[in-house]
Amino acid sequence: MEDTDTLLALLSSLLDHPISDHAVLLDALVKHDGNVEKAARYLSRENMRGKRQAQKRKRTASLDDWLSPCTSEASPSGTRSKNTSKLPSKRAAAASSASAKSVQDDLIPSSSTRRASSSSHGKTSRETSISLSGSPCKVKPVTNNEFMNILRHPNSSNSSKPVPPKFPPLTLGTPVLVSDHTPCTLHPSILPSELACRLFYTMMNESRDWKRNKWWLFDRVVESPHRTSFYARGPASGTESPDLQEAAQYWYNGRPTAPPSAFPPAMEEACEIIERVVNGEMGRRKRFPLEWGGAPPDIDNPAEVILWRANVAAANRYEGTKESVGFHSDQLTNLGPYPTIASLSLGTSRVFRLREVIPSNEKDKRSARTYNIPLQHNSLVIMHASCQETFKHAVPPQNTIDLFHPPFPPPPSLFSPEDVEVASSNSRINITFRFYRPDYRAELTPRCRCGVPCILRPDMKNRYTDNKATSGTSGERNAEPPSTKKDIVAKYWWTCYAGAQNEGKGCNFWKVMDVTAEGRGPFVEI
Ligand SMILES: O=C(O)CCC(=O)C(=O)O
Ligand SMILES: [Fe+2]
Repeated sequence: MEDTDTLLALLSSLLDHPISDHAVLLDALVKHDGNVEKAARYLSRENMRGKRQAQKRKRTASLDDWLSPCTSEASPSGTRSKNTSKLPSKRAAAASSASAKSVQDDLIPSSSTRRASSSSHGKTSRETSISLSGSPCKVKPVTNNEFMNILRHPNSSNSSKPVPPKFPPLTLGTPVLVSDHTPCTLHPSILPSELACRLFYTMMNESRDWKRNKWWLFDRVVESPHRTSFYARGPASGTESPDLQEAAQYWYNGRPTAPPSAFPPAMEEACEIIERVVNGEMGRRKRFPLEWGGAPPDIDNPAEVILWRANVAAANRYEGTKESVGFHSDQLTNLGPYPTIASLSLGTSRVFRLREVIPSNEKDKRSARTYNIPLQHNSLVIMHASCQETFKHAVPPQNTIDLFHPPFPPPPSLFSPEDVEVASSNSRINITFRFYRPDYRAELTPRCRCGVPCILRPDMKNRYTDNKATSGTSGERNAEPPSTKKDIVAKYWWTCYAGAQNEGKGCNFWKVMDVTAEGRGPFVEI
C-alpha cells in the first residue's frame, strides 16, 4: 500500500544532495522501472550535469541574449535567462511521461504527468523584442507551446503526437463537486456530533496499540508512515459467522498480524448509520456487472434492501503533518471487483487526494487530474464501485494542519480533560468500513508458489473490454450506458505478494482472475 511513499523515502535516503521536489523524484523512479538505486544514481548524475551546465552558462551568452541582443538593455537579462533555463526540464518531463511503462505507472501514478501538468501548458506568452540595426521592434507574442515546437527536433516523436491538455489540481470542497468529478460521494457531517466525538476518543485510546506496518521492499524493511489496525464486526443476527480471521491476518502487505479486534460499541453505532447511508446511495446508483449481486447479507430487516454490509473495518491514525499514505488503490483480495468502501474521518482535518489512472489507449487523448478533498472531522467519503479500478487515492503530507478541539469533554475513564493528546489534537483518525464478500473469503484466495495467499488487483491501464453490456462510466454522475459498451474492467490479476514479507523475495507468480473457473459470484450481471 505504501508503494509511492516508500519508494520516495528510500530514494531520498540514497541521495547525497536532498531533492525536495517529489515530481523530480517520481520522474526518476518512473524512468528506472521503480528501481530506487538506479534512480538515485541517475539523479546524482543529473545534479552533477546541472552544476556543470550552470558553470558553462556563466561563461557563455544566454540563448535569449543571442536571439535578441538588443533587449538585454531594455529588460533585465536575468529574467529571460531564467525562462530559457527551464526549457530542458519541461522537455524532460514530457519525454519521461511518454516513456513511462504501464507497470511503472501503476506503481507510481502521478509522477511525470503531474509535473508536466504544472509546467508545460502555461498560457503565458513570451513577448520577444528583436532589434534590427539597433532599433527595437515588437514581434507577435509567442505562447510557451509554440516556442517549444520551434525548438523541438523535427523528427522527435513528440512533434507528431498531440499532447492532451493538462489541468492543475482541483480542490473539491462540496459534495456536488466531489460527485461531479470522481466516483465518490462526500457527506460533510455524517454522525450525531456526540457520537462522532465519542468515537474519536474511543479510537484515540485504541490507537495506543496500533502498529506501523513493516514490509520488505527490495533489500530493506520499510515502515508505513502512519499507524493502523483491523477490526472485524460480529455477524448480523440470523446469519452465519464468516471467518474473517485468516483474511484479517493478511490484511496489510501479507504480514500475519494479531487477530482482529471486535468493533467497539461506538464504532458499531457509527457503522449502523453509515451502512444505511451507503445502502441508500448504492440503491440509487447504476451497478456494475461484477459487483456483488448476492442475496442481501443481512436479513434483519426485510423491508430494507441491504446491498452492502460493513463486516470489517480498517483504522488508521495520522499524527502531525507528515504522517501520510501514498497513492494506492485498495487490494481487492477479499473485497472482490467493484467494491464500495466508506471512509470516516475524525479529528484533525486532512486532504484526501484522488487521481485517475488513464488507460493506455487514452493517454494521447486526455491526462489525469489531481483532486484534493479536504476531510473535516465527522465527514464520510464513500468510494463507490469503480473507484478502486480507475482512481488511486492518498493522504499526502501537509505543511500545516489545524489542531482539533473536540466539542465534548473526554470520558474520564479514557483521558483526563487536560490530556493534550485529545484536548488539542494533531491526529486524524480514519476508519474505512468494508464488505468482505463471501465469494472472496480467505479460503478461496489462490496461493502462489511460495504458499502465501495472492493479492487481487485490477489491470487499471487496460481496463476496457468491448463485448459486455455495462453500466455508467466512472466519475460521471447518473451516466447513461455508453453506446460503445466499453467501460468494464477487462482483467484482474492474482499475484504473489510473498516478497513483501520474505526479504523481498517472491515467486513472481501471477494469473488472470477467471470468475467462472474460480466459481465466484453471484454478480450483479454476468
Ligand atoms: O485515511 C484515509 O482517508 C485513507 C486510508 C486508506 O486509503 C486505506 O486505509 O486504504
Ligand atoms: Fe486505501
